[in-house]
Amino acid sequence: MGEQTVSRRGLLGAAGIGLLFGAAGGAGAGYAASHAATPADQAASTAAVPFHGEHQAGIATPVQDRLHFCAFDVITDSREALVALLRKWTDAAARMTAGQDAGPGGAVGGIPEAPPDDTGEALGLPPARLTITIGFGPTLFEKDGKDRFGLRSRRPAALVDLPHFPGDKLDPARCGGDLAIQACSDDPQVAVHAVRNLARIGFGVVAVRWSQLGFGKTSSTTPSEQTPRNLFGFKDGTNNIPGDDTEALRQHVWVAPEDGPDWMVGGSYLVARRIRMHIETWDRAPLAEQEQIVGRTKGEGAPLGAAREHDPVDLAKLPADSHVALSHPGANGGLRILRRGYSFVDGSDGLGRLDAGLFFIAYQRDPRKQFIPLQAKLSARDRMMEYLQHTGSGIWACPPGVRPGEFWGQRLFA
Ligand SMILES: C=CC1=C(C)c2cc3[nH]c(cc4nc(cc5[nH]c(cc1n2)c(C)c5CCC(=O)O)C(CCC(=O)O)=C4C)c(C)c3C=C
Ligand SMILES: [Fe+2]
Repeated sequence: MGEQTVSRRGLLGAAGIGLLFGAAGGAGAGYAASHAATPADQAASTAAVPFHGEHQAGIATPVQDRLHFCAFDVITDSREALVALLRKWTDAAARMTAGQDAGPGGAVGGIPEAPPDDTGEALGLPPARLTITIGFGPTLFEKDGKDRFGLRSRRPAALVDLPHFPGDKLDPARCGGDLAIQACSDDPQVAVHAVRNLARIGFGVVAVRWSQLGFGKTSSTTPSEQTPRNLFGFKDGTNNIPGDDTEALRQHVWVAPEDGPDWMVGGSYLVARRIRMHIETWDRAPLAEQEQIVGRTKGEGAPLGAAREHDPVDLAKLPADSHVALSHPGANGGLRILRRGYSFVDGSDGLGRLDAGLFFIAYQRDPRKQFIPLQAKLSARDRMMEYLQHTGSGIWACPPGVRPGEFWGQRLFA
């Protein structure tokens, strides 16, 4: 029955394309007209991204449209139970990213007396480029001075606790987590289904600590595509690390053998920051001032003093306190990070303001040399900070990719 369910999702993939894009006939027609996707685009956005490989998918993978990010606490003291869960999660993730149900019994094919092996809301939906990426937080290695799972000595030196940055207004309920799951897909329902099923499988071993939905990717790792815009209305991701630039990825994103520890080689460090953007205040700032704050033009996304988006940045032509002047590699000894953030709007705050912003995600080889010094500089000097408030935060070590038969983080537990 599992196989039948698999083929049902596979067969419905083609129909799913019609469903996804056919919906444009209603309220979305204006969108469809202005963003007319080619048949190749449509096929690409329903396709499966390989789960197995040297690196975890979801880092250098071209950024999908939607995010469901979830931080978990491990609620057992048993190392065996944790390892058993990682095995189950790896199997389920491999299945779901291929467009299959989370478990072999399927959503409707199992015995009627037992809860189904899948929650069912992705039945009929294609894989939609789902990627599921896992990270291990500092508290998995040691919490309150306790070596909970015999992992203390295996904690990477680079997995530091993030320091306090000026202007941080972090909500503890949106910070940290022993484990993080980043699910990205071109279909929000597919991303939510993935996290929901991992949480269901983890019942009794993990509990959801906090989660974040994201839309409208705010960073592109595919320079050939149109650069997306953030909620300030500016192109975001122009000068990001392209997902196919293997040399830049090697230099700035993947942990190298000389970095160690062994179990992290080929992995990367994930820093997430929930950054509230005071968009109502921003919307009252004059266009010229907005451009001075960012350091790029709003329409074209060109560096100030240049004409086209991808023209080189001339730091001398940018205000010294602009975001780009402060974050450009040329002003930071060549420092680069891979940005993979999403916009969010989590309702309103009761004061007539939207609780909106950027769920900033960055991958890097060593946060001590990349995110931390950069954010220390931005939080102290970036004029954009006047419009921002960091409300959530976390850091996780994302192990390398898995080979068939292995489980996520297997080398950590070896
Ligand atoms: C610590 C790192 C960064 C944080 C936090 C951050 C927040 C943040 N950024 C924008 C909007 C833009 N950022 C842009 C470029 C850019 N940002 C960072 C780093 C952080 N941003 C870097 C390294 C860069 C690249 C700079 C360069 O090489 O020129 C841009 C310009 C377009 C682009 O290149 O992507 C925008 C716009 C917001 C709104 C924000 C917090 C909410
Ligand atoms: Fe930025």
